[in-house]
Amino acid sequence: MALLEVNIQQAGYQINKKTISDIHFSIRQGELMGMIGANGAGKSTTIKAILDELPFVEGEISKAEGGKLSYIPERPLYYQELTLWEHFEFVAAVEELGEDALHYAKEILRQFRLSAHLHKFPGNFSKGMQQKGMLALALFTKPDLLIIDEPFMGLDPGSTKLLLDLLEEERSKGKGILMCTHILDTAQRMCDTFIIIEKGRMKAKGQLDEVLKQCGATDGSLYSCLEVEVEEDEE
Ligand SMILES: Nc1ncnc2c1ncn2[C@@H]1O[C@H](COP(=O)(O)OP(=O)(O)OP(=O)(O)O)[C@@H](O)[C@H]1O
Repeated sequence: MALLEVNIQQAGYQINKKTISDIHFSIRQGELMGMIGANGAGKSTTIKAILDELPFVEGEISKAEGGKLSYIPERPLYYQELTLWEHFEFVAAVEELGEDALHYAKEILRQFRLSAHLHKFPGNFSKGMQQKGMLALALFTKPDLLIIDEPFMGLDPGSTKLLLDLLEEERSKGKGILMCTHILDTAQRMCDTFIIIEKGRMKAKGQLDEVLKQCGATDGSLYSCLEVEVEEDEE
């Protein structure tokens, strides 16, 4: 059964003004889908439509009943007045997660090598540490479906490897993952399926060979699925 079913006819930031259109896909248990597209193609807008954060959506987006979704934004968002650990306590309270969850949180934070920073304010962390903190917070709620916008941004090689391993582990537990990324080599290696967005529309979707075929990419690389746009100089 699909964890997420997306059928967007059109959607955007103003009523009746479409930024994206004709985007249809679903994510099943244990599926890692890469969402690929140039800057401004409409990836984040698609995610906003899924998260019900757009004023205008025509179509239908449905989640599996009882399915828990966790979203990790491209830019980390923290409460200024809370330490990292207080963020975990806050989420645990809001989601009614209980004492066991806080043990699990400590384990994730240890894996991410953030244990020494529990009582510091994440707003002062380095970019990579902030990103890892967000990931740890998202995994902590044990979601069925993870939506991640540019997860590798700012991560050092060790943390990138850790994230790849963690995503693999989550996938093997049957989680569905939708990941937006510009790191195409990694996406190509690890994703089960892809959706290519171009100028607000879905250009291709499916497994790598299907997507490459739909894009007419003959060199076997996702890079050729993206149109290179040259911005004209203003006269
Ligand atoms: N809050 C907003 N209000 C109005 N238009 C927006 C808003 N955010 C994005 N857009 C527009 O929507 C279009 C798609 O942008 P979107 O952020 O979805 O692209 P993206 O594929 O996520 O790009 P990137 O790879 O740069 O993150 C762009 O033309 C952008 O200017």
